[in-house]
Amino acid sequence: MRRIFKMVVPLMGVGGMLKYIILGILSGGCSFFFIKSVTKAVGLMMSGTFEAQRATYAAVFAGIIVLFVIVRKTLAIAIIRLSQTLFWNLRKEVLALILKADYRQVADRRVEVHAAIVSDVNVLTNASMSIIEFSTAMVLATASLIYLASISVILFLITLAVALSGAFIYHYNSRKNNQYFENGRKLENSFLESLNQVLDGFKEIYMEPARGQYIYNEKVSRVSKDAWHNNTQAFTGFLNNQITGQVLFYTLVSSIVTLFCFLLHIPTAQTVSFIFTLLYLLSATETIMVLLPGLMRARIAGNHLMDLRQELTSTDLNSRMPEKYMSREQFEQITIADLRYRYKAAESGFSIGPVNLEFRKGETIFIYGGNGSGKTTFVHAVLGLILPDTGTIRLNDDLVGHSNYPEYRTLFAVVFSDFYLFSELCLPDNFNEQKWMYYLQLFELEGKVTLENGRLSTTALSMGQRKRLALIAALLEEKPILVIDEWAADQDPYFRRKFYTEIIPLLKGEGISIIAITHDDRYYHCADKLYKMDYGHLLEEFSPVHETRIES
Ligand SMILES: Nc1ncnc2c1ncn2[C@@H]1O[C@H](COP(=O)(O)OP(=O)(O)OP(=O)(O)O)[C@@H](O)[C@H]1O
Repeated sequence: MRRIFKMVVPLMGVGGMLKYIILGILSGGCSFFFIKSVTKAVGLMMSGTFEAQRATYAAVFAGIIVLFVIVRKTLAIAIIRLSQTLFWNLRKEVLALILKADYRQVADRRVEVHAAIVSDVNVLTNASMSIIEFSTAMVLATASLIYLASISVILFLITLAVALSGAFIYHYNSRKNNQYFENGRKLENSFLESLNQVLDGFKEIYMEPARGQYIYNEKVSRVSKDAWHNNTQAFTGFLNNQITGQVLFYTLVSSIVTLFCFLLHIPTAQTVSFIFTLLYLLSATETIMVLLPGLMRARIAGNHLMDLRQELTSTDLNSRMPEKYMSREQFEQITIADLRYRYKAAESGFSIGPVNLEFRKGETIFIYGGNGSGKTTFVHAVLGLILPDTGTIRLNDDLVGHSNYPEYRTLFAVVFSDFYLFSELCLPDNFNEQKWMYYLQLFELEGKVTLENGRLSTTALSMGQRKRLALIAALLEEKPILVIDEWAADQDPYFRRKFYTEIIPLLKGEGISIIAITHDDRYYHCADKLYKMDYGHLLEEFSPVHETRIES
């Protein structure tokens, strides 16, 4: 619970929190004074002295009701606002954390992030809505207990003993119930993983329904069965607790009525007041019991959110906004020395390095190599997406390290092989429309797409066209270095030729340095330097003079 408070308090501030606590106490206090007044009135009726105080009591009841309405309404509105603030702030916070997190931290946690936003935030928000009822019931229960002590100490001690045994049974059982909820929450991740598979691979499933059937039968059905079992067990456990509590209370009330008040010679008026208050205590306890499962789930959801927050911020690699951008003129060279990177043991264990490379301004280098030889991994390390285990990267004369990675990454405009085409372009301040028109013509996309206020009119194009558009978007960023990963793989032979033989020289003319991963051996001669990635080792093939091949 402490972790949830840590999450909620900053949203409300300590002052806000105090206000809610006071309002909660007032709300519980109103209920308690109402009970106390009714009990007293009944006592007076029994002693035949109520008539004289009827008007006073009417005024007291009216006062309590008015106060109750004001307090409850204020508290309800405050809680509705709080839960909405909690809901949106938590969602925003998860997104903000992702935007700041290290690349690998997020790449490895897609499902957890999804579960946090669609499940944990909702569970927490729903639980926060029940805070009023819970706190009111807690105040009422505590006040009723104190009042019971003032009516009869001995009956109070008996009640306390019963309440404590109930609390002990509850505590004993709830560990098991919470474990069931915890299992249910873990299964939520598996469910979302299947959901993502179905949505991402829907085309393939549509073509081969057996694939969908497999996911449904073997994964979704199994997960839903397990989750059903775990959640049902947990709720049943809480229900059993609730029934046990009720049975204890009913037994207590019956024992007081039929046994203790006679054995202990307690006056009838006191017994009546005691039982009245006890019944209110029972209703407060029931409310607490009903709300507890939701609060327990909220605790688990809160823990998951806190864990995710911790994981996303656990390294000092987390990002910040770059403070400055390097221009094409300022970029001189990148020098990579003895760079090594190994995917961690739990993954493939594949490693690259030691890699040495000097990449100078205006150069175009091509990297080729067999599938899985490490080209993309190496380029990711050059881009600063993954950080080398050992070795150095220097930009001009400066060592690239944790302190300047955000600035370093801004050197590159990238079209990944699994690129994502954003409909909003990231345009520099000096963006000029002519440039867009020029590239549109160069990449033969006129009439296909327009740009309005930095937004593309459409991204619904063919794969080859989308790749051309992604490259235009990258070029418009005006970065010193363009990095492309198998960009031409989806282009037709005509455009592939145009790309290597016309467009690349034009881009070089604009002062753009280029790193390209490519399998197009017909055009290797278009590079200034050609490298082969061979099982994690980068070998230079020719430099700088090379043969010229003509496409047959
Ligand atoms: N996210 C990852 N986690 C663990 N291992 C990975 C990961 N990505 C790649 N690998 C491993 O690294 C090796 C190199 O992958 P990489 O993507 O760099 O190859 P590539 O040369 O770009 O291949 P391709 O030409 O097929 O794109 C792979 O054989 C794989 O075993």
